[in-house]
Amino acid sequence: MLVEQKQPNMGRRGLVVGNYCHDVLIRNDVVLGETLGGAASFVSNVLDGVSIRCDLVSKVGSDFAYSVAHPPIAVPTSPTTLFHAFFDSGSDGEGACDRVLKRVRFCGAIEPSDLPESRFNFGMAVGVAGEILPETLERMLDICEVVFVDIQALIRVFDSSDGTVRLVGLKESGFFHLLPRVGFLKASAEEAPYVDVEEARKWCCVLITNGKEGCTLYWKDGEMQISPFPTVQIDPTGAGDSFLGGFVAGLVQGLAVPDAALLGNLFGSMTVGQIGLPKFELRLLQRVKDEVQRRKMQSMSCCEDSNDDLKFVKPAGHQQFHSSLAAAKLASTAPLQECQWDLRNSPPRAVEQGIPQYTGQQKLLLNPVYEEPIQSVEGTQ
Ligand SMILES: Nc1ncnc2c1ncn2[C@@H]1O[C@H](COP(=O)(O)OP(=O)(O)OP(=O)(O)O)[C@@H](O)[C@H]1O
Ligand SMILES: O[C@H]1[C@H](O)[C@@H](O)[C@H](O)[C@@H](O)[C@H]1O
Repeated sequence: MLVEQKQPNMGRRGLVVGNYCHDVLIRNDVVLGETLGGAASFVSNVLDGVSIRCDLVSKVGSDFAYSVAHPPIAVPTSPTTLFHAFFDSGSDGEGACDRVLKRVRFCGAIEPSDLPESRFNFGMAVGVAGEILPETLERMLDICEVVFVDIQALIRVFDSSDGTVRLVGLKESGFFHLLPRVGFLKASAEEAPYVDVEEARKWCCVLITNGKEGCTLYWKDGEMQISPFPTVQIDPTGAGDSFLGGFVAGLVQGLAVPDAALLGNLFGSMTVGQIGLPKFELRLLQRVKDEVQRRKMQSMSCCEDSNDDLKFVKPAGHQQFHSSLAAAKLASTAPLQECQWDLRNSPPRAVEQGIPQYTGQQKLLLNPVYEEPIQSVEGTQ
């Protein structure tokens, strides 16, 4: 049976599920930095930024190195999940390549009993290291009206000797039977072949993100390309997570799906312009909130006759909304985050792992992608 594919009328109470982790960024065998990671941290960073309240369920070990707005469950007997992300250059002839991820430590699964008893307007299943179990997702589907799933939570498997991340098809993942109850499924272009988009779109809305190209929405009887926001890419980590945070924030605030996807693209683009977890300037966030409110009022006044069906036509004024968000981003006074990192004070966890640590001053450009209009990285220092 096909689910009704409706524009969700979402309330504001959300549940985000996925472990925080430690990320070690490595280029050409040298550690460039260590940051707070995990999709839950990127997602909640966006939701907090636009003042959408959420409960967050995440597990870490007693070695967890960061202070966070949403305290995790501390597991005294486990280490915090740790990823090494390898950005070795040159694989595509232009200096850019996909990163190779290794799960070096794993904190453990989030069980259904770790979730709150209460009910939520929306849920986000955003695991990174296999911590979300089928029964955990099932429980989320029971207690949340709409559930957004990042496919990386479902299809990652980890090499038993060195933790290298591999992907398996959604059908083999143990989660496929839950698809008809999922509201939105997000995958990157790299993950898309493991989803079977043609099958998945019969059951839920599928969002495929494609880096600097923006994203595409697939619904049972339509698809739509959503424009990106040109950016100088410094570090691709967390772009997809921030995209999902922005998309959900748009829907929660009453935007139509294509407009919410623009907000996703905006937050994705702002994330790749910074290293690790992005800092959003307060003035920029306020302007984005104002633009969203304006857009919502405009859509309400021009679409009074619309029913709730998700329409695969861009709502009137969509392009103008893109321009307004782009202008808000450009007007931000925040400089591109410092690309020259003095990492001499970085924590020693990577050294423990036997990887030489970066000690000099050198530009940090992880998997860089240059786009026009180019703001010279030199010029930002
Ligand atoms: N270089 C870029 N320029 C502009 N926007 C970008 C760029 N890279 C990513 N984005 C935005 O962020 C979104 C998500 O990016 P991407 O498709 O790379 O996700 P991802 O591979 O899931 O990322 P990650 O796994 O690192 O979180 C894109 O759909 C786009 O809107
Ligand atoms: O912090 C990052 C980020 O959340 C990425 O989206 C995820 O793919 C990585 O595994 C994680 O280490």
